[in-house]
Amino acid sequence: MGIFSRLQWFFKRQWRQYLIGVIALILVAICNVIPPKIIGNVVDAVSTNSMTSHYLIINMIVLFFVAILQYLLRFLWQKMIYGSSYVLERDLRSRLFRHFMKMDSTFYKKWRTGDLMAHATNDIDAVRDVAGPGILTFADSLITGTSMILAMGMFINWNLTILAVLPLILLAVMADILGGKIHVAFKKSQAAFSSINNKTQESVVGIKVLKALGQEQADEQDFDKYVQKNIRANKRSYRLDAMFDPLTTLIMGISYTLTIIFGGLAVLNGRITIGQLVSFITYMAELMWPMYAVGSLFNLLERGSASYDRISDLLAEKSSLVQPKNAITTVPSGTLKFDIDSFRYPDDKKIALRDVHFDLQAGKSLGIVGPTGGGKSTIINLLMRDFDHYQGVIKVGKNDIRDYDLDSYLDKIGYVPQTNFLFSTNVRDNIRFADIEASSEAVLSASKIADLDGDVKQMVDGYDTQVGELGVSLSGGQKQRLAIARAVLSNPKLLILDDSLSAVDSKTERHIEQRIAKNRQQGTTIIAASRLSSVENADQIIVVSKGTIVEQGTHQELLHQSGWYADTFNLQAKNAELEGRLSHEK
Ligand SMILES: Nc1ncnc2c1ncn2[C@@H]1O[C@H](COP(=O)(O)OP(=O)(O)OP(=O)(O)O)[C@@H](O)[C@H]1O
Repeated sequence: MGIFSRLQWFFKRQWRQYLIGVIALILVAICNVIPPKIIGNVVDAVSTNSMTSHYLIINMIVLFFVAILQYLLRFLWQKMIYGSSYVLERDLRSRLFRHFMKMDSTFYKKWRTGDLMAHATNDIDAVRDVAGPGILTFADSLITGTSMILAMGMFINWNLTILAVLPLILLAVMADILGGKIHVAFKKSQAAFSSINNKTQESVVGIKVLKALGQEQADEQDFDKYVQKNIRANKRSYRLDAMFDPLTTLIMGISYTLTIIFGGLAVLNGRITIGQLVSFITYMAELMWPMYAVGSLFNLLERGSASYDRISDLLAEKSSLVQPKNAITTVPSGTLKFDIDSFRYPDDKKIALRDVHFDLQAGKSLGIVGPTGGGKSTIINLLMRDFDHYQGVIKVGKNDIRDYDLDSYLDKIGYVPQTNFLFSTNVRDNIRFADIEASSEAVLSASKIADLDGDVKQMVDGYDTQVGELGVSLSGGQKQRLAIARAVLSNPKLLILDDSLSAVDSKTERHIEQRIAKNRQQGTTIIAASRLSSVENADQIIVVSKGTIVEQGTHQELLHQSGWYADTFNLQAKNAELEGRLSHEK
């Protein structure tokens, strides 16, 4: 029952709808009292030989109108109560989705996609059922139960009524004992469902790798283990739940037996008529449904409560990103000052960046290179505000980037990550994703800068070609160039390319970079790359190794320093020359 008070905020908001729904339920319950009474009257009229056709017709007309009224009232409560439960579902879904949108990388490291999907689907459905069928069953069984008991006492006999409902106390005791256990069992069952979701998602996404490594069978066995775990958890919750219904039947059986024995004696003693006994037994039959409903109500409430716990845990997670109260919404194009004394990833002991300091004037370009795992992407992660907790400061213009409104700040950046993400729509909409109103000319121009236009023209449907989920129908190089076209479309103040041309050949890469440079004379560009030829033309290059800057300068200056940059550049140039010669010989 605790779940009702935890959902109070919602019931308060929708109190009118629930009030109308409950009033309709009360009226239905009052209507329910009438038919047994009429049946009893008719039986008494027959047994006392006082039945007339007029009396019978009147009673039948009353029954008919009661049935029509009940139909209308049932429609009303369904609309009010179920309708409200869908409002709760809509609210929770959008709250959760907005929460997902706000959260940072740490949150997504902690929660797996399958978990989040389970929360957004199964758990929300379970909570909705509390606000719909839950409230209905609760109110209906309470109202029907009370009205039937009152009718039995007032119209027939209070002593007999007390005797008949006494065994119901057992049901309340049992509900109390089983309630807590069912709650725990449902939590486990829902956690097991989340694990299955995670497993399925991972296997489906990684299906190519699984097949290539011949791991399908092993993965199937692994999956079966998850299913078994889920079945075990479900079995336990259903076993506990199944203890309810037989108990209800047993208790109702005891009530009937007591009624027949003591009701029969009361008829023999002349304390009630035979018609009243028939009415009494009909009222008891009406009590059956509320009794059974108590069983399913507990199931529903405990499931909903366990799901609400899980959703609340998720909503309670706070993003570590700092969003000041008076966040600055206008982001000027000024010098980028990157002054990081030290940064470590959350929950990681190792320092990822130490003493990384550089300035980048607006309109200039910066190349970030260095050995793998050196810290290139980490610098970009901080610029992208994936993490706000570090020692030092990053400024754009005069302000710390943490003082800007996050959306306004990110809006000024065009970012192409190492692993790009394409949406399952056509090429055009993928390019103009950030600005769906962008004209076809703008899309075409961005596509030309990214050297994608030629490829798209070869496709059957051109810019209307569907790229499939995650862009499966495109080559690696096409995906990268599409991601670049998307980033340059809005001509951002800051363009960041994180090793985003690794899948295209160096000649094409050079073409793309030249076009980007030509089209972005006002904009600032940062290119992180493994291939040093990618940053050759940058105004400034930093070499990052073991989380710190080890060399810094222009291409020519770095070649003269005879360090990692010069060695690697010469090595890569020799390799490129060799590759060029080999492809010539072919
Ligand atoms: N989310 C993370 N949580 C913890 N550690 C991380 C995370 N991302 C990166 N690291 C660690 O930080 C260090 C720097 O990684 P980073 O990705 O910045 O290197 P990189 O120079 O971009 O490498 P590459 O050239 O291979 O892409 C590595 O030791 C890496 O393991």
